[in-house]
Amino acid sequence: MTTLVRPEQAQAGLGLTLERLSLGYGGDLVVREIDLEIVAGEVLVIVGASGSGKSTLLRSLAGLLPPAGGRILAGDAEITGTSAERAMVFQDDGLLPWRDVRRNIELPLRIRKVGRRERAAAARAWIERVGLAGSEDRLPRELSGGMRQRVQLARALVAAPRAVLMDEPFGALDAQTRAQMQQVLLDVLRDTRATVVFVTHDVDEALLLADRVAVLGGHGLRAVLDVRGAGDRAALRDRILKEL
Ligand SMILES: Nc1ncnc2c1ncn2[C@@H]1O[C@H](COP(=O)(O)OP(=O)(O)OP(=O)(O)O)[C@@H](O)[C@H]1O
Repeated sequence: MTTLVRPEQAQAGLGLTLERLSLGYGGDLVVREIDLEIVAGEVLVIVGASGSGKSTLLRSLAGLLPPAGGRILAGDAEITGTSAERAMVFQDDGLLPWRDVRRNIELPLRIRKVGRRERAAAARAWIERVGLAGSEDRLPRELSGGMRQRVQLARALVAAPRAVLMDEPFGALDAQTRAQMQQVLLDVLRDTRATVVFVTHDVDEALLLADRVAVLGGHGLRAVLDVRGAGDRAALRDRILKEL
């Protein structure tokens, strides 16, 4: 298997298909019979009130929560567990505290047994790409929240996943750092062809990042709205707020 690891060597995005998907915990359904086609290479942002099931849906896309009904396809294959093709980014960073920036970013490649030189070259490229040059030898506790999210982003993308699942990754950041990170993400996504599913509470963040916005609520999808094609952003924003 060839591992494509440089920022410019992105793999084609993964289409994700939700078919009559029901999700829940111990018999209580959070979402019921959702149908949704997430197009390869798009940025789909999921918004919804607290408790509407955004994280639950993302966990099922990651393969961490089996459906209570229906199924999810990744390409043509049903999702039955986690896969390196689908990388997850959380709000809490989950970095290994005893490993420096470079070694945290190299981790997915080490797991895949990519050779030392190739790992180092890929990590270097990503450290540069997310604006962490000069901080590669620092430990997570020596970084700001925004820097830790940069490390997470690089770590998620270094092994060229075909889908990236992001659960409120900037939710804990102050407004200025959050705006910076949104820009970093937009810049990085320009070079990748990965499909992105991004969960947020923030409608403005959704409108900035999304190709489409899916509004979750009432155990289902209230609306799926095209952002890129929409002429009137203010009207779209009002529509989303009304659906929430
Ligand atoms: N591990 C779990 N066990 C039982 N119930 C859970 C579990 N995780 C979530 N739930 C319940 O499922 C529902 C949806 O939770 P989920 O975290 O997916 O919502 P959310 O839209 O992501 O919320 P928030 O915006 O507050 O993060 C909630 O009622 C929650 O209490």
